[in-house]
Order: sequence, then C-alpha cells, then structure tokens
Amino acid sequence: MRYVSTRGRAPALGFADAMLTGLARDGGLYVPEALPRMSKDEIAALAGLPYEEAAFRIMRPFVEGSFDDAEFRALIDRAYAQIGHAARAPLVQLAPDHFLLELFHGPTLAFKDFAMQLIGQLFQAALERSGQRITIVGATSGDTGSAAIEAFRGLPNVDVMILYPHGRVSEVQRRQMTTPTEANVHALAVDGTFDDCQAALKEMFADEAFRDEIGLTAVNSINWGRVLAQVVYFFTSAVALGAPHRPVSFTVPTGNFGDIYAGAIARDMGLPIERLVVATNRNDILHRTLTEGDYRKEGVAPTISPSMDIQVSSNFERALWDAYGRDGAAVAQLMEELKGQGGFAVSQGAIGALRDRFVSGRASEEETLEAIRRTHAETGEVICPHTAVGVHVAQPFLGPVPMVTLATAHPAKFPDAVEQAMGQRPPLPLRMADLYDRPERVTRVAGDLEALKSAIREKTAAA
Ligand SMILES: Cc1ncc(COP(=O)(O)O)c(C=O)c1O
Ligand SMILES: N[C@@H](CCOP(=O)(O)O)C(=O)O
Repeated sequence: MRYVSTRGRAPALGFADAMLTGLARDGGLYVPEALPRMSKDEIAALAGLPYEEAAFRIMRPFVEGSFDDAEFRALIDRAYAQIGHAARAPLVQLAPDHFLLELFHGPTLAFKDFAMQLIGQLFQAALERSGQRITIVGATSGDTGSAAIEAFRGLPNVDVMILYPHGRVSEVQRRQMTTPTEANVHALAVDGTFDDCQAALKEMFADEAFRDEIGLTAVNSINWGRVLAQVVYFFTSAVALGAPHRPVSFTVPTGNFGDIYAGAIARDMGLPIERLVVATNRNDILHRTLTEGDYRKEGVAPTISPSMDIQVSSNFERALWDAYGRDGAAVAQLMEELKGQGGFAVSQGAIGALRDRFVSGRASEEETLEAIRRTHAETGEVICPHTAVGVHVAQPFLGPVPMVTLATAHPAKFPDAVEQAMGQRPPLPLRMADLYDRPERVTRVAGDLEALKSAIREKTAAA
C-alpha cells in the first residue's frame, strides 16, 4: 500500500515511512493511493470476533509491505491490552434507536487511546528496525497530549513535546500531561489557542532544517496511522447492530475532523453507513462550511467541551482532497487561501460531494448542559460535554436505522461541566485517584514560533 500527499508534490511512501514522516514534505497529509474494499461477507464475518481480530482484518491491507501478519497481530494485541474493558469499545443503549459507543476505557480516558496505543507500538517496531531517533511534537486541546505521553513515555530514541493552550484545557487534562515523571516527555503550556499550537507545529514541519535537525514527527491525526486505527470501531459497532445487513448512522463530536473522517473511510471501504453527522460546539467552522459552502476561520471561543475548541480542522484537508477529485494542486491553492485570507469558498462540485458524505449540527453551551442533564435523568448514564454535543446534535437524525453517538471521553475528565449540568462530580477511576496530589512539571512558552522552537531544541539537547 502506497500513500500520497493531499497537495500532490511529495514522494509517495509506504505505510511505515508515511507514519514516521508525519506531515508530508509539501505540507500535505498522507492518504492511501487506493482504498481496499471489504465485501459484504467479509464484513459479516467480523460479527462476534474479539476487537483485536477485527482490527487485524480491517487494517491489514493498509500496512502491507511494512509489517508482516504475525508482527502486526502481536502489536495490535499489545496495544489493546491497555484498554480496560473486555469489549474494548462497548455499546450502551440510550433509546430504542440511539446508542453510545464508549471509547474512553483506555489509560487516559479518551478515544485517542485507541489510535495512540497502537501507533505507539507501530512506532517502536519501526524505530527498532531503522535505529532512528525522533522528536514527536504534538498539538493538543487536551486529550491527544496525554494519550501521546502515555503511549511514548520512557521510550528510548523518542522525545515527546506536547503543546497545549495555557488555561484552555480542563484541570484533569492538564495534570495528565504535567505529572508523568519520565524524562523524555515534556508539556509546554503555550500562550494562545489550540489553532495556534497546531499552526506552529505545521510551521515547524515547513522549516526543513529544523525538521531534520530534531527528527520531527507528528502523532496528531496529521498522521495517517491515527486515522486508520479509528476506522476499526466504526466497523465493530455497526456489525454489532446488524451491519452489513442493516445500515447504521453515526454522530461524531468533531474538532480536528480525524474521527469522523475515519467513519467516512469505513463507509468508502464498504460499511453501510446511512448518515455521518458532524457535531460541533460553538466553534462551528465545519457546520458553517457544510451549510454555507464557505470555510472561514473565526476566533476560537472557549467552551465547556474544550477539546473541540478548534477552528482550523486539520483533517478537513483530506475530505477536500476527496471532494476536489484528488486534485493536489487545487487543495494546495485552498490551503494558501486559508493561510493568506483566512478562508476560502468551496466550489459547487466539492460542496455537493461533501454534503453527500456528511450532515452536521451544532450545540450551544446550554444545549450541551441540557444533554448531560437529560441523558442522566432518562438513562442514568453520565456523559462528558463532548459526548453531550453529539447526543444533542444526533436528535433530529434519529431513526429509521440505529444511530451510534461516539462517547469520546470519560465524564471525570470534565467534572466542572458535569457538576454544572447535574450537580454531581464524576469520580476519577481509582488508578488515578491521586492525580491531584502528584507534582506538576510544565514549561510556559510564548505563542511564538521561534520561542517554541528554542524550547524544543533546549529539551532535545538535554535528552
Ligand atoms: C473528547 C474529544 N471529543 C471529540 C474530539 C474531536 O475529535 P476529532 O479531532 O477527531 O474531530 C476530540 C478532539 O479533537 C476530543 O478530545
Ligand atoms: N481534540 C484533540 C485535538 C487534536 O486532535 P488530533 O486528533 O489531531 O490529535 C486533542 O484532544 O488534542
């Protein structure tokens, strides 16, 4: 399997090289040259399999040429042993036609663990072969950072630098990033928003000398490996609800567009998905784009679902590449307009193609709180504010096929919002009960590219 850049000007690479490279040299994102399809029988045969076996069958064609079957199976088994639920991604029923897919049973209590635990294993295997030393720089609005730290902490030949927006993540999220003691992980609190952190990361990739000097790579959903691992639970949950014999819809709380794009890939591979619903909080660039046909940045507003406080959605570039008929030059032009003019109009043809794939909705802060309160009152389930955005947005799209809303984080990561909605603070799992007592280690950095680069240089030099 070969991977090409969405901007069409970087060399095509195999899976392991695309994964270790992160962002393509032309600034684009890697995407598979051609998608493998699963037949109806192959999808039906996933029913009842352990999550690991289903993951192997779904992802195997994507890693061909980089990992042999025995090695890939072993890496998957090691990765998912870290998810603390026998089903890995269990379904919970909220209403006759509405289900939650719980993706928060991993070590850091968010869906990011599903992909990060796996790419942690894949990176280790690939680095052992190549003997390379790398520096992972990650931008996070709260969850990717801790998941990356958890997956890479203590590994030889890997430094991990996590940029998060100072004061804009929950206290639990911050402590998950600032309390690990391993010398190879560093939390950098940046003055700015998540968008500033992600833009700085992309600028670092554009600086070839810096990139090569530190062996820069990315584990955000910039990295195709992250998107790939997220494809699996769309299949397993849909099959549990009757696919391929009956279609299923999904509502996905969305920020950087990685998770919902994984759903679109599952559908392109043959999974019968009726609707893919993009659910945004009031940082609603994706909802505005799908309704108005104009992708335009606005300032990022802080919300009670902070992990989705994103206005420049990295993976939307992959969806644009598909919508513009895989025309790398057209995508490169749009990205120039985004950088220079703060946005672009999506062409008629492309917006039609996007609307064929995705529908969307938005939840206000009040609607999010009400969804937490109502879900608890009606079902006894306590949901996090990101999941609540999904539950609210899903309502007009319920029926006639089952709707699965992705429960993307554990409510205990956002106790203030949950308490505001329903008057109770959800407790952290026992293994994290002392999180508030652990000492924190963090470096405050100005939201300025040169300041960030020198902080990163300093930390890699000290390693
Ligand atoms: C808890 C939570 N829910 C939803 C999202 C949105 O996921 P994505 O960025 O893949 O759209 C994120 C992060 O972005 C998150 O951390
Ligand atoms: N919500 C994310 C934002 C980054 O998303 P990613 O999927 O591109 O890593 C976070 O929690 O950091």
